Amino acid sequence: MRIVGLTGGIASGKSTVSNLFKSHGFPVVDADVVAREVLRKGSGGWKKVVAAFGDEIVLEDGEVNRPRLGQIVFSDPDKRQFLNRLLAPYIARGILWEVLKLWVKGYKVIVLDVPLLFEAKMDKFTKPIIVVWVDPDTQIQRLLARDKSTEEDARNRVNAQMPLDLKRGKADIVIDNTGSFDDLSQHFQKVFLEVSKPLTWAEFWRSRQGVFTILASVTSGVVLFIKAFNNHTNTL
Ligand SMILES: CC(C)(COP(=O)(O)OP(=O)(O)OC[C@H]1O[C@@H](n2cnc3c(N)ncnc32)[C@H](O)[C@@H]1O)[C@@H](O)C(=O)NCCC(=O)NCCS
Ligand SMILES: Nc1ncnc2c1ncn2[C@@H]1O[C@H](COP(=O)(O)OP(=O)(O)OP(=O)(O)O)[C@@H](O)[C@H]1O
Repeated sequence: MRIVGLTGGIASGKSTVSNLFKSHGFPVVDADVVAREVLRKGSGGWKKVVAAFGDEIVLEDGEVNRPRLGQIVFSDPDKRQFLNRLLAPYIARGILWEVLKLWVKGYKVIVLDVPLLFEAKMDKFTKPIIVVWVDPDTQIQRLLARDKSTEEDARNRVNAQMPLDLKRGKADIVIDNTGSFDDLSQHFQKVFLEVSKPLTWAEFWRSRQGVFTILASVTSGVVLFIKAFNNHTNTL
């Protein structure tokens, strides 16, 4: 199995590239979707965050007021790191669970779309690592156009992440998304061919996917054994 890491900066085009992967039949685990799930009313993440940030970030229906929490954490690095620490275990578990479900379904290539792949040190488990890059002006313009936020808000969000040029330096594959959608689509075709190739043994072990695969194999082996054993004893 190959776990491809897809990352970049906010509004650099990760979801757009994710959609291209999906339209080519590759499943994508989206960390933003997982992060939303772990903050749903009543979940473990929700309880921790509401206890820590108080009623100020809760809507009338009990859900978290995401724009309000965003304003708080993106303008205060300490509060953001605090929120990250609260949610990180839930997000990591959610991502692992989604990967396992796809692995059990027999998918050979899974794409992990994680904005904070390097920051959360999840890059160790993915190969290759694709960074979707744009120049800073284009990034801000696209962010403003998409979120209709203020320029201050947009800059706070960009500054909350590892600089995109630093991420670019850590990539196996860089997708420069400064051009048009057509340019992106053409570049993607080349990346897709590259990613579809099986991993070499050396890449497999170096990316620690070997450890993950053995763990997943042992776990599913034990589950199958227990099921078979139960069926056997039921028929006696
Ligand atoms: C603060 C929250 C409630 C704001 O929600 P909102 O709906 O406005 O934004 P959304 O979740 O769609 O995120 C948009 C983008 O912001 C960036 N971002 C989100 N969280 C963070 C963070 N903690 N640090 C830096 N950038 C972040 C990502 O690029 C993401 O794609 C939300 O972002 C959140 O719960 N963040 C903490 C969880 C997390 O780390 N998510 C990233 C998944 S790895
Ligand atoms: N090549 C392009 N040309 C013009 N607009 C683009 C291009 N690529 C992406 N966009 C637009 O830029 C915005 C940001 O793209 P996208 O949502 O894919 O970024 P993202 O990296 O997933 O963002 P986030 O980190 O917030 O999840 C979207 O409105 C998208 O339609």
